[in-house]
Amino acid sequence: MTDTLLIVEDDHTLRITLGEFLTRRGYSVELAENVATATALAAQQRYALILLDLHLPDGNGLELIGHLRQLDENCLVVIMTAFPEVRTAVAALKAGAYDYINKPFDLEDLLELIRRALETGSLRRELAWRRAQDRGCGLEGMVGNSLAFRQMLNIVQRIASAQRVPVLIHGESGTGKEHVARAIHCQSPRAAGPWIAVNCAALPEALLESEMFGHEKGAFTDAKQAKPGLLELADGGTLFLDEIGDLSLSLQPKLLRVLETQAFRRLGGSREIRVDVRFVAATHRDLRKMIGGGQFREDLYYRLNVGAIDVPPLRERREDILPLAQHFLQRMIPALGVPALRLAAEVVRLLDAYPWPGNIRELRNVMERAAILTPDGLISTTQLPREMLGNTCPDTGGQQETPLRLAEMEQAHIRRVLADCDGNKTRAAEVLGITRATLRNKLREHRITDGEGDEG
Ligand SMILES: Nc1ncnc2c1ncn2[C@@H]1O[C@H](COP(=O)(O)OP(=O)(O)OP(=O)(O)O)[C@@H](O)[C@H]1O
Repeated sequence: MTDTLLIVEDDHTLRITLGEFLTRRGYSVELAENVATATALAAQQRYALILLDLHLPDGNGLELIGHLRQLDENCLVVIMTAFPEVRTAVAALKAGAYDYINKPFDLEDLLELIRRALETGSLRRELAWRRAQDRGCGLEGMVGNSLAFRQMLNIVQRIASAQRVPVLIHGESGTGKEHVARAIHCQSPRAAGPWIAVNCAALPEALLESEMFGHEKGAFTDAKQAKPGLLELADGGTLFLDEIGDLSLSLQPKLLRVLETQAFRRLGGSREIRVDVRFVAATHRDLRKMIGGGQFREDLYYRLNVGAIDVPPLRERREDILPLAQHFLQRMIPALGVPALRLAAEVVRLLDAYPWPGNIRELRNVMERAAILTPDGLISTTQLPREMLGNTCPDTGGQQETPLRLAEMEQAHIRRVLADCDGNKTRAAEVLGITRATLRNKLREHRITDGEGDEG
C-alpha cells in the first residue's frame, strides 16, 4: 500500500513543488495550506507522515502537532523551519514531532528524512503490537530490584489477595501505575475474570457516564440500542479507573454508590444491576489537596484509599535505571533483527545522572529511539536526546543537577549537530551558525574527531 503524506505549507510554490516531487517518488500526497484544512483532513484519514510548516496564516504549527497526535498518537510529523528558528524546532520535537529540516533544504535530503521516518514509524507500530503481546500477567514483566521497588511489590502482593478491597495507586506520570494495577488483577483470585480499563480524563463527562453505567434503548437521542456499561463487563474481574482525579464532581457520588453497594442502574433504566467488581484507581494528582479545594469528594477518597499504593518515581530508585534500560533494549532486538544492543560507558553514566522527569515511560522511549538510531548496535551519546546531554553534570553521579560547564555544553551540542548532519561539516557549520573554519577550530579544541563526532 502506498504511504499517504500530508504537506501543510502556506507558501503556494513550495507546497506544489514538494507535492509534485514526492508524487514522482511514488508517494500519495495531499496538500493543506493552513491549520483548518490540515485539521479537517487529518480527522478524516490517517497519514503515514505529515510535513508541517510552523508559521501558518491561521495558527501555529506547534499547537497543531498536539492536535494531530491526539487524532493518531503514532502519527509522524516532520517540521520544516527557517534556519534561525532552531529553538522553535526543539520545542516542536518536545511537542512530539519526529524531526525537523531547515529551510531551504535539498529535496533529496528531505526524501532521505522521510524514508527514515517511515521506517521508524513501521518499527513503532510493530513495537506497540509487541508491547501489547508481552504485557503479560503477574509480576514477570516488572523490572526492578531497588528497596523502594521491592517494598512496593510486597504491598501489591498483600493487597492483591484481598480481592474485594478497592485500591488507590498514586505516583507521578509514567512511573508504572497501570502496570501495578494489572499486576494486582493478575495476582488476585480474579485473574481469570475480565480486566477492564477506563481513562477518566480521556472522555467527556456524559460519554464517560454512559460508558461506565451503560444505557437502555432510548435513554438519549443516540441510544438506538441498549448497551451494557463497563461495570457490567467487568463483573467477576477488575475495573481500572485511570486518572481518577479527573472524574467530574457530578460522577463522583455515582461511583461512590457503586463502590458501596456493588449495584447501579443503566442510564434510562429502572432495573438495579448487581455486580462483583474490584475497583483499582490511579492518579498522579494530590487528591488530598483536591479535597481541600473542593474538587474531590472526601468520602470517595477514603472509600478508594483502603488499599493505598505509592509508586516511587524513578529518581528515587536509581538502581533500577540500568536494569530497566537493558530490559527495554532486549525487547527491541527481535524487532530490529540485530544480534545485540549495548550501551557505551558514557551513556550508562548519563542515564544514571539524568533526573527522569517522565519516569519509566521516558526511559523506555529514550531506549527505543536510541536502539532504532544506532548504526552498529552500540548506543552512544549521539543517540540520546538533547535534554539528556544538556541537563546533567558528568561528575555529580546524578544526585545534584549541577548544570554543565559552557565548554561541555558546547562540545555536546557540536557532537549532536554533527551526528544529525551525518558528519557533514558544511551542513553542521550552517546549522550552528558559524563558518566551516570556526567549526574546524572547535573540533580541534574539543578533540572531536572527523568521523561521527566522537572523541578520538
Ligand atoms: N517495573 C517495570 N518494569 C518494566 N516496565 C515497566 C515497569 N513499570 C512501568 N513499565 C513500563 O513503563 C511504561 C509506563 O508505565 P505505565 O503506563 O504503567 O505508567 P503510568 O504511571 O500508568 O503512566 P500515566 O500516569 O501517564 O498513565 C509502560 O510501557 C510500562 O510497561
